[in-house]
Amino acid sequence: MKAPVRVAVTGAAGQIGYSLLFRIASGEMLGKDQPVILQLLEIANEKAQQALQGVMMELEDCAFPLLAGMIGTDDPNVAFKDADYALLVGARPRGPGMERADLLQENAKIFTVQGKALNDVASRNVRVLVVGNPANTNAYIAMKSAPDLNPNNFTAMLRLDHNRALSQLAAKTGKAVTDIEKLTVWGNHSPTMYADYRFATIDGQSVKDMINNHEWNRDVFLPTVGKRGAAIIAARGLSSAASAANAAIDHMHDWALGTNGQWVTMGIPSDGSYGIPKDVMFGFPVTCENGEYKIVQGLEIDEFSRERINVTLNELEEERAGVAHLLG
Ligand SMILES: NC(=O)c1ccc[n+]([C@@H]2O[C@H](COP(=O)([O-])OP(=O)(O)OC[C@H]3O[C@@H](n4cnc5c(N)ncnc54)[C@H](O)[C@@H]3O)[C@@H](O)[C@H]2O)c1
Ligand SMILES: O=C(O)C[C@H](O)C(=O)O
Repeated sequence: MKAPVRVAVTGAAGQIGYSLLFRIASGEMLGKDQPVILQLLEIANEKAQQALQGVMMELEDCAFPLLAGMIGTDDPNVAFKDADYALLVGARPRGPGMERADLLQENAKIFTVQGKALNDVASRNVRVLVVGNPANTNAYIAMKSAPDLNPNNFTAMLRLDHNRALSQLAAKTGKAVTDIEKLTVWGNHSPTMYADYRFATIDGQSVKDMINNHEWNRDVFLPTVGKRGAAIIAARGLSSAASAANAAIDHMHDWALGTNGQWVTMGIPSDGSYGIPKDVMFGFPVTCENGEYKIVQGLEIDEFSRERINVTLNELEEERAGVAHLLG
C-alpha cells in the first residue's frame, strides 16, 4: 500500500464540493491504490462549518478504504499544511445574468490569502488546481502570492470546456467521445475561450475535414461551448457542479498519473509558447507524464485562430490589470 497523500479542498461544503469529495475519497482522482487524507476548508461561518461537518459525516459513512484521515477547518494554514494537492474551489459562483468577470474583485482577495497560506505551509511540491471563478486570474493571483513555490504547479481549470467541446464534437460526428484525440481549448475559462478542433482526429482522420463547415464552427460550436456555463445557470438556477467536479477529477488525475501521449487542456502559466506572454494563466494543449505537464509544441496558428487567441488573451490581460493592486 502506498503512503497516504494530503489533498486540500476549499469550499468543501459547496455544490462542487459535494460532487467532488466522494470521488477523491473513492480513488477516482489519484488511483485506486492511493490512500488520501482530506483537509477541508470552509469559511468561518456557523452554517458553513455545520454543513461541512455534515459532509464529513457522510464521508465517514461511506467507509471508503482509501480515506486515511480527514480534517475540517476554517483556517487555510491548517487546511493546506503539508498538502500534496490543493483544489481551490471555494469562491462565490455567478448567478443568472452575471458574467464571470463580475466575480473578479469579490473573489480575488480569497486567492491572495490562500496563495500565501500555501506558500507558508504546503508541501514544497504541492500541485494546485483553481476552480473558483474567474479561475485563470484567481490561479494567477495564487501563484503570485506564493513566491517560494514552483509557479508551474499553479493551474486553472479549462477541463470542463475541453470536455464540453469533446461532447459537442462527438454529437456532431456521431462518434464516441473516446474516439476523439488532439482537441484543445486556448485561453480563458470564459466565453472568449477558443475551442480548437483543427488538429483533432478520429481514427486518424481529421475532424475538421469530417465536419468541413467553418460557419458551424464559428456560429454554433464556439458559442455553444463558450456559453455553456450560462446555459446551465439559466436551466438549473445554479452553476454547473457535477460536471465541474468531474472536470477537476480529470485534470488532477491526468496531471498526477499521465495521459499516455493524449492531449488534454490545462490552464497553466505561459512559458512564452505561441506568443502568449510569460506567466499569463492560459489554456494550452498539454500532455502529462511522471507528474509533469508539457505544452504541445509546433502547432500552426492560422489567421482565424490568432484572432480568437488574441481576444481571449486580451481579456486575461485586462483581468490581470484589474487585480494588480492586490499583488503589491
Ligand atoms: N472553472 C470552472 O470550470 C468552474 C465550473 C463551475 C463552477 N466554477 C466556480 O467554482 C466556484 C464554486 O462553485 P460552487 O457551485 O461549488 O459554489 P457554492 O456557493 O455552492 O460553494 C462555494 C463554497 O465555497 C465556500 N467559500 C467561499 N469562500 C471561501 C473561502 N475563502 N475559503 C473556503 N471556502 C470558501 C462557501 O462557503 C461555499 O460553501 C464558483 O466560483 C464557481 O463559479 C468554476
Ligand atoms: O459559468 C459559470 O459561472 C460556472 C462555470 O464556470 C461553468 O463554466 O459552468
